[in-house]
Amino acid sequence: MIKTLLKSVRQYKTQSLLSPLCVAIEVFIEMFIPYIMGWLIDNGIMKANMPYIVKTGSFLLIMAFFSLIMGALASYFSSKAAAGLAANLRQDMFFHTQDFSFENIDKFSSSSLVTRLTTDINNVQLAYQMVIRIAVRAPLMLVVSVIMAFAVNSELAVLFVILAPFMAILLALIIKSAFPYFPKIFKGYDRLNRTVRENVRGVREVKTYVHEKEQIEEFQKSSNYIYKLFTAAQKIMALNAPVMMLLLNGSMLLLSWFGANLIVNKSMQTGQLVSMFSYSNSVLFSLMMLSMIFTQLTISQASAKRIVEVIDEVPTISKPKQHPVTEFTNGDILFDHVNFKYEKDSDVYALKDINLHIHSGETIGIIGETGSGKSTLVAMIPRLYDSTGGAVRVAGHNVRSYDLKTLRDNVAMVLQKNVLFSGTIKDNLKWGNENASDEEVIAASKVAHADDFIKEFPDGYDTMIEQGGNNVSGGQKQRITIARALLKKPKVLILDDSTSAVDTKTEKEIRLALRRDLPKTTKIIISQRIVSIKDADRIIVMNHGKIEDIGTHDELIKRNELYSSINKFQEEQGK
Ligand SMILES: Nc1ncnc2c1ncn2[C@@H]1O[C@H](COP(=O)(O)OP(=O)(O)OP(=O)(O)O)[C@@H](O)[C@H]1O
Repeated sequence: MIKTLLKSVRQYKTQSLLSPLCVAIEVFIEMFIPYIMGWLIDNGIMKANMPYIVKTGSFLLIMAFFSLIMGALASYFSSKAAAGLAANLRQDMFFHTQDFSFENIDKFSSSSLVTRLTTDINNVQLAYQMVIRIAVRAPLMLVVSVIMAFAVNSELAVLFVILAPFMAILLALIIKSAFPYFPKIFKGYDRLNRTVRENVRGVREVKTYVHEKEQIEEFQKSSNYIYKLFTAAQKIMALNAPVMMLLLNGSMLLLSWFGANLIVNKSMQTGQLVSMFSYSNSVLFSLMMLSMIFTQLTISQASAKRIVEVIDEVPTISKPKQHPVTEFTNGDILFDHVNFKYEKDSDVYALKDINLHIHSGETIGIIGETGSGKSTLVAMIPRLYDSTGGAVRVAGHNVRSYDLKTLRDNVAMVLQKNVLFSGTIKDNLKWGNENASDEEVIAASKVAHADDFIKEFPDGYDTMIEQGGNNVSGGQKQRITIARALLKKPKVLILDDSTSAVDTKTEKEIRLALRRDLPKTTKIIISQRIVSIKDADRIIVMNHGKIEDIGTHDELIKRNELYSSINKFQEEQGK
């Protein structure tokens, strides 16, 4: 895990090394100060030796100044290195998720990915800053102050050595009992994120269904869950400070008692006892710092694990390692005994033994009940998912042998749930082809019957799209996404229920325009409405993951019970 995280340090290696170096110098100087202070008291103040006081005092001032500079430098280097590591991690994670297949994304869920990219990375940033500064400072300070204490008076210094292991054991016990809470807390964050995201995205549904109360309850549930777990963990963690203070104040008391005896017996001088108090404080501080580090590291360990899970996730779909096919000659598609299941370990197949040949330039309609596998079938073509059995071939090549960009540039898919991004309408359309000229953008919009309504907006093609496309209607959004797909000039165009919000007249015009303007493009249209597909060259009837029938509208009406019953029902409903 640590190895994976450290790979992201990259250009911040120098700062990551300079920070502990400055800390080490700072600690050594700092730890010499009480020792020299002892000399100042015993040889200067006690003997009223003014020149000695001035000389040693000036030396102490210079030391304190250097220690201060080293401390400031360490702080600067550590924060720069930690912020840099966080930026690199964020970038590595984000770039890696861009290679994720739908299967990878299904595994993590988008809200969990957001928590990992934000909260988890912040935790690791904090932990790294601690590791390269305080985690060096604390143990070094502990060791050096114990050594210096032995140099001052070994009899008294033994006290430090006896008490330290007790504290270490107590600390370990406290942290061990708090640790199990943290992975649960982060799962809670995922849930909270999901609730907030769904609420914001689905604000219209929430209002329409008057679901505000339920949403508030769901939010409170998630929020309280985190609160309870945090409180439980903090209750345990809070024991750290009092337990340590008790032990260390006890040791101060013992130090005073034994120190006073040694002074009375003339085995130690007053200045030396003052130094010992100082070292005892340093031991106290370093142990407190250690407990703080352990707390933060405990929290961050859970976060680091979640980050590494994403970075180490192997994309299930990647381009072929050797000689990928970079030419896409035509839209001929062959499904050869294709099987597919979403869960590798389950027995439930979303597609069962699909055999199908679609000729280049053909228009294919797909109909079937909800969940019959229509979307899954077409998702195999641009490799949104890879089949779990059999093969899908396009233009004679297995889809797995294509360079992914070539494949997806030539297979345009307008999804059921389409999203527009922040920016102008033109920016969104140019997702299809960033080099498209204004004329090409307008031509594609005309085919998708989007040009008319776009021109009616005061800013036309420069109209800003608000979050996800909330300021355009459902049907307008669908037409923009169709135009976006057309700009790719694809050899295969898949419309997955993507005209459901468009009125039937406009939809028919779009279909006619597609036929007229893209004669060579293979067009696959999934729809719940028979009117949307009845003039297709062939229609596929899907049923429970299987192709039940293929034929023209007239053929299917005559021979397919499911098709004719859907047709009859829709005619009665006037759809
Ligand atoms: N990401 C997924 N993870 C797990 N199962 C899924 C996933 N997507 C779809 N399924 C399941 O696979 C089956 C086929 O789904 P698919 O979306 O292909 O059906 P569909 O015919 O397109 O339905 P609809 O008309 O409602 O869009 C369904 O049982 C569905 O529950």
